Amino acid sequence: MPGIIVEGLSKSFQYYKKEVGLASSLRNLFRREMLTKEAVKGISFEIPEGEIVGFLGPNGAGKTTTLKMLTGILYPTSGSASILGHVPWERRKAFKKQFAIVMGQKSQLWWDLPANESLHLNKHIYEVEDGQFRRTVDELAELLDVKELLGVQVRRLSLGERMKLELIASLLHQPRVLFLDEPTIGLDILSQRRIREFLKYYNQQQRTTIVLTSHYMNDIEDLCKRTIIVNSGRIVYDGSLAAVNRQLGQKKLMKIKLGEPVDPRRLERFGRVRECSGMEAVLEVDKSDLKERSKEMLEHLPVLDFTIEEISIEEGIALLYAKEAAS
Ligand SMILES: Nc1ncnc2c1ncn2[C@@H]1O[C@H](COP(=O)(O)OP(=O)(O)OP(=O)(O)O)[C@@H](O)[C@H]1O
Repeated sequence: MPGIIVEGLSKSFQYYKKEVGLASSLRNLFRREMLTKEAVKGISFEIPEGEIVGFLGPNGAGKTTTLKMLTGILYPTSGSASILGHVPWERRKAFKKQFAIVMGQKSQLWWDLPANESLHLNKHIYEVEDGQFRRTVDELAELLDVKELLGVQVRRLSLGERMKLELIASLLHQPRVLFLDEPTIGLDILSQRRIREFLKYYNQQQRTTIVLTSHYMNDIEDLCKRTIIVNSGRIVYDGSLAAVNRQLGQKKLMKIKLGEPVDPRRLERFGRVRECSGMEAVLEVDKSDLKERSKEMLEHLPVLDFTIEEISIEEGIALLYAKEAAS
């Protein structure tokens, strides 16, 4: 049975145009221009219970707006959504007990109090009975290795420690659907890995449906078999990450520093020339040709230095999007 059903969901924001300068501000007092931003444009998908789905997309693609609609924080402009049979924006108590949202950029813990206090507050809000509260806190604090930190004022915790406690606070009532908006943002690699391991374990144990947005490809690769990619408010891809990886992995970027200016035409035989400005150039090279091309380039060009880089997620997504649009 699908845990989440979304059909034709859209959200437009209306706001007034703000102009710079005193004269424009005064003019705005009398005549304000209304603008509309279509953040989400009729997206549809279904997620079966227990699945972990990655929600990927460049900045401003509409990920957070979608999550906000699915958790009832925002009303949609049109379309429908059902989370375990509930309409999120009706904000019924029964729905609130079924889901949780964790935002990496926003804290639900009281800053000046120890996390323990916030956990007790959530216990009351979600009407969690004493036994379940104790068992859940003990188990999760042990798993996340934060037992000693429950009594520490939240403002004194590191970002990674705080995120672990945020997760405990959001899982106290054992939600069946968990929305995570950039849960690992700003964390070091080790902390990111700990959070991912925890989420994987928790999903296997509890069969909680998880929708995760992240800019870190590792998060998505490690946790999600299925990825929904949004771009400019539309779904441009829904499927396994393997295809995205193939798209990203086939090519590499070669960034070259030259000892003297070179005609871009001389670079073309080594790969597709993306940029060439005086003494620097960026070439797109097939992964399979990389070794050969590097060797030839060092032999035939006045290369001072070069680096080989992966194509960024954003770009991979854009490439994929261009392919989808063309097919
Ligand atoms: N309250 C608002 N009023 C006007 N425009 C908004 C509002 N909230 C979001 N937007 C716009 O809607 C678009 C989608 O924003 P959203 O936050 O959903 O993107 P996102 O995919 O989560 O991006 P990011 O990865 O940067 O967090 C953006 O262009 C944003 O500026």
